[in-house]
Amino acid sequence: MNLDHLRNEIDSLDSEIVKLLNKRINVVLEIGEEKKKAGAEVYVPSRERAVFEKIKALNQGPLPDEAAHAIYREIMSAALALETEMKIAYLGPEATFTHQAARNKFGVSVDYISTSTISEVFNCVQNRTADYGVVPVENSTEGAVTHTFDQFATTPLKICAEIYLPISLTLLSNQPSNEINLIFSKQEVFGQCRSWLTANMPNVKLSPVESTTKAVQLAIETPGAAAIASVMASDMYNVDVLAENIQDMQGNTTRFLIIGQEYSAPTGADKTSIVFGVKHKVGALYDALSVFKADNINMTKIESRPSRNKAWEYYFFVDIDGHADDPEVARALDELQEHCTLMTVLGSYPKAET
Ligand SMILES: O=C(O)C(=O)C[C@]1(C(=O)O)C=C[C@@H](O)C=C1
Repeated sequence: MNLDHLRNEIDSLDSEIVKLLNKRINVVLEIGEEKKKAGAEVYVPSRERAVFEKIKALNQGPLPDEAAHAIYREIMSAALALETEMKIAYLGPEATFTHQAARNKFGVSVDYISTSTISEVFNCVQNRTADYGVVPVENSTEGAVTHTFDQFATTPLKICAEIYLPISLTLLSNQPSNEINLIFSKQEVFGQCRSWLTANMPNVKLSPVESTTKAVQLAIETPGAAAIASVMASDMYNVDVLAENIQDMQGNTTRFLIIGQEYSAPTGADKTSIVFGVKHKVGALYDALSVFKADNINMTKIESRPSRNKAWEYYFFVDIDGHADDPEVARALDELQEHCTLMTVLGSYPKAET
């Protein structure tokens, strides 16, 4: 029978694939040994970027590029877990959007540590309970995650990668829509679907809680309650979806940062994040930022936060295109230093696709 013949062909291809995967893993283990000797980092975002790009270039289809990417994400996740007992701390609990971002970045083979606050993620990485941490930094609808910026003002840790995750919000409950009089979610999430809530749930009480997962747990145990969370939470907690894609802006996206002990190596398409303070005098910020124009460096973001040292003193968080080791960026950062009361490079890392 033709079907049997085709399945035999698949069986023999699978046996080749598994052999090749293990051959690859054996090379990875050798790389792991070399890195151990050199005291080098196991997770190498710049190399992962190169692997993903090479696979995309090699892939002639019909396998879709997204599928090839997902398969290689898991191949490299297994590699990371075999090279070391890799632990990733994230702002939890399980099924939060940060958990999803962490899984997209590191795959399913590594170990995850769920924390209840952003500062705990930083602490885990600083005291080396975790190798890397994942924190949200900015949402395209609601703006900055200020707790994360405030941690960066004082941490010795470095940003070593970034990830953009499309945020699709879902109304979840095991009770029918017309019986819902209370919705739990994160304050920022309510902000991301304000118009939908006004139009569809005008008289419902909104109750902010610390995470979307906590919101789902409360919705399950509270009569007349629903939660706004991710679809992943609906699967994980077995709650029905009452409405999907309720965010006001399609294209609602959150940017997450991966924090570790080291910068990433240059890839040719990088971003550098810095924090600085300037003297309280006329034109100080203008003078500081003009170094980027002078060196033809594109600035992709600026955020200001109270310094928390002195009232009405601010720190500026700036992202620029390029790597701190690129000569023009290095020159601009040297020049910037001269205008600042404080200046720290928070990290240089491969620029992610938005
Ligand atoms: O090239 C390395 O440094 C590896 O450890 C191998 C590998 C891979 O599987 O290709 C695994 C993990 C790293 O983050 C990057 C690449």
